[in-house]
Amino acid sequence: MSDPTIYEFIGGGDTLRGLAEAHYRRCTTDPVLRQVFGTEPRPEHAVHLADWLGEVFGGPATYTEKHGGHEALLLHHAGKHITEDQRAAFVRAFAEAADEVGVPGDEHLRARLTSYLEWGTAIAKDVSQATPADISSTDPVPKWGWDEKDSPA
Ligand code: HEM
Repeated sequence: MSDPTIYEFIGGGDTLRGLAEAHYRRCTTDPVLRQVFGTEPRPEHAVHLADWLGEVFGGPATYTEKHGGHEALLLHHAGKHITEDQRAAFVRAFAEAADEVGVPGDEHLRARLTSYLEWGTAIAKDVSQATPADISSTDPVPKWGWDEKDSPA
């Protein structure tokens, strides 16, 4: 049998949904994150975040099929002017959420989650300085595997 994907190892879509909900709760309550997320939760946020993460980590291509793929994700961040403090708080909130919902503590798994979060949030911060009109992408949703070589450049 081949090795499980990160998606399978973490516990599949149910775990990712719980993780996204625990993370998003912090986004609308943490004093730094709510500056950018506001305090009125939008329940679909966690659903879409879980679909994105599932696709990135080797699960079904739901974000591409239902939510507009890579370009749509970039556009969600356009014009948000994310600061370094907010970016770092987002990464921290993700690690806290992972502990809260019981994501396995396996070191390799946690290192791969952190490296994805650092990489992805740097891109989100970068595109957030641009306006929607400046953003276009035909790139597929990135894939994040177990090894450094399984990460986009
Ligand atoms: C790995 C990095 C990230 C991923 C995968 C991600 C994912 C997403 C997704 C899937 C959405 C769309 C939600 C929807 O359709 O309802 C979204 C929207 C948004 N993201 Fe991100 N995001 C990332 C980084 C960040 C960072 C660092 C910030 C700010 C600190 C941020 C702030 C926002 C805001 C303000 C929205 C729009 C409001 C909302 O949907 O509630 N994101 N993000």
